Amino acid sequence: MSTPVNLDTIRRAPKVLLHDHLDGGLRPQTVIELAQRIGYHDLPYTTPTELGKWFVASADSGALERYLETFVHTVAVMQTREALVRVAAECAEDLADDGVVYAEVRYAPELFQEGGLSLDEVVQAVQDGFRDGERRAAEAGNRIRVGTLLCAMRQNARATEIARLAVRYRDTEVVGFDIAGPEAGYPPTRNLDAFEYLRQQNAHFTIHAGEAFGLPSIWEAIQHCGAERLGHGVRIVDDIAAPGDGGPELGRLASYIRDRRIPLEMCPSSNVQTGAAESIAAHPIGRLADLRFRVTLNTDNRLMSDCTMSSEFAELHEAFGYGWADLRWLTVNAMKSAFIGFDERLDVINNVLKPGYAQLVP
Ligand SMILES: O=c1[nH]cnc2c1ncn2[C@@H]1O[C@H](CO)[C@@H](O)[C@H]1O
Ligand SMILES: [Zn+2]
Repeated sequence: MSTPVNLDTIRRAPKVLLHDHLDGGLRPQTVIELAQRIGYHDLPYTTPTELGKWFVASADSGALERYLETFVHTVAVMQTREALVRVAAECAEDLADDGVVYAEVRYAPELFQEGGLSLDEVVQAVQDGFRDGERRAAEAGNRIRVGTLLCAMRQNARATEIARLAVRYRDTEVVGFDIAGPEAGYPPTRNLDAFEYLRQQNAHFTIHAGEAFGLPSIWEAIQHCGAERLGHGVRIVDDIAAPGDGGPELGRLASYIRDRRIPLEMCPSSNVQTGAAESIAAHPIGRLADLRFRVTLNTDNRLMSDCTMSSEFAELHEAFGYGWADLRWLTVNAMKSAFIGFDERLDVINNVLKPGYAQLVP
């Protein structure tokens, strides 16, 4: 008898998460407590339930720019070492509690300097917090490893500085780099120096591309910048013909991405909120998975989407009838695409994922 697929059983399956924003995943209660501590009075609500609902409703805006406005409040309460340590520790605990065994969590250090912290102090605080959270999760019986990606914000001009920061901390679980923020008007090629530097350093990076903007952004990210993975990348469907259209199914860019096994960090709930997809059922993840792109499933912002890795998969189960073999495929895809070493990835696949799914997949 195979195990039924529901939120409870999905939570117990080992999962891997590659695209999750630290400042998009705070517990509502923590936002409130941190705001009280520093005398921040601009929160729209001060009870966790109402505040949580406010984040989701406001992020549900149909446009990336408006969605990003909700980060003003989370960023405002994360300006001290104490706050950063706490938020990172709770992030690791929450992910582990949801059955995530390996995660890459990202944030932009340049946003947390309003209280006078240096970039180095920001990174050290977050790394300390993740180590605390991993320890506390282990004590609760949940094993997790958290790697960090440092983001540069597309609208600022600090990408090379942040890339250097990422390389400086590469031996302390900072495993890569990303650019985030508004996509339209800020093509990834604005930051070519940073990507050139990272390639020279044999360092890893992904780029948010093809979320709010189309194919040119994806093409630049891959062919000019050299991104190893794509954050979202949903618009790659614009280079794929509808079934029955005649002609080649995949255009040259879509073929390249599939042939090279370039991982797509897909975040269905977030995309529905920003208008990048109409609904989960209409989300390109279904088509891209059928075509065997290297699809991975992610949360993006757990606070703004009121989601978890498990709830995201439950949505796919509802919309596409996905079962354990599909969850295993998405999970192994993600682990293959992680920015840690090959032997470490293999170790998780062979010793954590395979035994975990052996019990679930009939
Ligand atoms: O889906 C997204 N697309 C682009 N940028 C994003 C998305 N979600 C969050 N951020 C941005 O990334 C920063 C660092 O974590 C956040 O502060 C937010 O501005
Ligand atoms: Zn994102």
